[in-house]
Amino acid sequence: MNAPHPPKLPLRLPLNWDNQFHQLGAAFYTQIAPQPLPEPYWVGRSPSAAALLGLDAQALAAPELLQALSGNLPLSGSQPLASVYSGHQFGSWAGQLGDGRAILLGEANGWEIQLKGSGLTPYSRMGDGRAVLRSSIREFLCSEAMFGLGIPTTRALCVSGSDQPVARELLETAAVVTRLAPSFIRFGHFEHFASRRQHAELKTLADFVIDRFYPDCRSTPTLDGNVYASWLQAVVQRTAVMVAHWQAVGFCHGVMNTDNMSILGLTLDYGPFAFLDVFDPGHICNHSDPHGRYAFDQQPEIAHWNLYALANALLPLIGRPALAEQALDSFEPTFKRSYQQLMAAKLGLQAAEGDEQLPVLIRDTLAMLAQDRVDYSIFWRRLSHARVSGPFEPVRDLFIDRVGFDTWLLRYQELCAQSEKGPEANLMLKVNPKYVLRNYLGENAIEAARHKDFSGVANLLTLLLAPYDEHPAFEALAGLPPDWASQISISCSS
Ligand SMILES: Nc1ncnc2c1ncn2[C@@H]1O[C@H](COP(=O)(O)OP(=O)(O)OP(=O)(O)O)[C@@H](O)[C@H]1O
Ligand SMILES: [Mg+2]
Repeated sequence: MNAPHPPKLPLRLPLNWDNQFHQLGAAFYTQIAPQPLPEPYWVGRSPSAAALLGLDAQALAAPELLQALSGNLPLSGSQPLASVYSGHQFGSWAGQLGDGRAILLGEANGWEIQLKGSGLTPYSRMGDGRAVLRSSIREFLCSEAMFGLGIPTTRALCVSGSDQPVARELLETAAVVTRLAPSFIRFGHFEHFASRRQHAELKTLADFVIDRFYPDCRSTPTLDGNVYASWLQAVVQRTAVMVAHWQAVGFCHGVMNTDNMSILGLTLDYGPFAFLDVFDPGHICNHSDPHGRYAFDQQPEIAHWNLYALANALLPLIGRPALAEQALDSFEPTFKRSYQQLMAAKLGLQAAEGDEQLPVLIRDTLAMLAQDRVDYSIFWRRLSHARVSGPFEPVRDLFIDRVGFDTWLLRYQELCAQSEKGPEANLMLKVNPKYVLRNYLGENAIEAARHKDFSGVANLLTLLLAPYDEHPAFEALAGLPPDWASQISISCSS
C-alpha cells in the first residue's frame, strides 16, 4: 500500500487577498477545495493576464503555481467555493445549476480567480466536474483574443493539462483553465434567489454588485431615482454594448443561456463559440442548437430576452414593473448606437447622429457579403488597406458579383470623400483585425497540444493579443481558411 502523502504547505504568492464574495455568507455558495489534477503540465500561460495580478512571466511559470492552479497545492489566502445559481437554458427555466465544475479561489488584487474544470462540486448534477483539453484551450485563447480585440470579457491566466482520461463523445483528457474577472456573478445568480422568493439574499447580492461595480446608480436621478431600476438600466446598456461588439467583429457565442450572462456585461463561458469565416448572418455555431436559437443574427434579440429574465428577477427590488420596462427599453437604442459606431469605424467613416446613409450602407455591405459568402474578417482587412493606400482590386477579387461590388464601391467612395480629411481611414487598420480565432486555427493548435506540442497555443496567443498588428512570420494564419474548416462541428460537450 502507498504511504499517505505528507500534508503540503500552502503556496504563498505576493497577492492581496480580499475574498469579498466569500464574505456574502453561506447562502451564496458551498466551500469546496479543487480536486487534484494528476501530474499536471502547462498548456498555455498569458503573461498579459498575469500582469493584472502583478505577477511577471517568471512567477507565472513557477512549478508550484502549476500545482496550485491544478488543485494539488493549497494557495495561501484563498477560500475556495462553488457558487449557486439558476437560469434559463435555450429559453426554458432550468432550475438550479451552479458552479458544477468551476471553483472560485477568492479575490486577489481586485480580481476573482476561478478554476474551471477543477472537479466535482455540490452543483455538478450529472457532470464529472471536469473540462477537456480541447474546450480549455478554446476558452483560454478566446478569452485573451477578445481582450486583444477590445471586447469586454473574462480573462484567462493559464491552462494546465493532465493525461487523466475524461469521457465525452470520445475519450479525451482533462484540463483546468484559470480565469480572472472582477466578478463572475451571472444573471442566473439573481434568478436563483428570485425564483425561491429569497428576497433578502436577492437584495444582498444586488447591493453587493451595485456598491462594487455600479456605485453611480445610488445617486442618479434617472428612473425616479430607483436605485435598482437604474442599475438594471446600466446592466442593459453594458450588455447591449458587449453584443454590439460581437456583431461587429463577427463573433457567435453559441450558448447565450442566462447562466452564461455576466452581470458586468463581460463575454462569459467560451463553449461552442465561433468567429465567422464567410459572412452568414444565420450561422449556427453550436451543433446542439438545431433550431438556431443562438444563431449569429439572433444574438441581440436573445440578449434582450435574457435581460428581460433578469428584470423579472429584480422586480421584487424595483417594485414598479413600469420602471423595469423603461430600463429594458434602453437596450435597442444603446445597441443601435454602439453597433453603428463600431461599423462606421470598420468602414472608416464618421458616425453622425441622424445620418441616414450610414445605416443603409452597413445593411447593403452585409447583404453583399452574405450573397457572395465572402470571408468576413478578410473583407474588412483588405478594405482597410485599400482605403489607406489602394488599390481596391484585392477587395473586388473576393466577390463573384463584380458589377454589384463596383456599384457598392462607387457609393462607398462618395461617402469616403465626404470624410476624407478625418483620421478614420488610418484607424481602419486598428479596428479591423488581421487575426481572429477561427475554429480551424484553434483545431490545429489543439491537435498539436494533444501530442504535447504547445507551440501552436503560444503562437496563437501572441497573435490574438495583438490582432491588429502585422506578424510577418504568421502571414498564413491570416489567410482564407482551408476547405475542411467549414466541416468543423462544435457541440456543447466540453
Ligand atoms: N462536466 C461538467 N461537470 C459538472 N458540471 C458541469 C459540467 N459541464 C457543465 N456543467 C454545469 O452545467 C451548467 C451549464 O453548463 P455550461 O456549459 O453553460 O457552463 P460551463 O461551461 O461549465 O461553465 P461556465 O459557465 O462557468 O463557463 C453549469 O452549471 C455548469 O457548471
Ligand atoms: Mg456556463
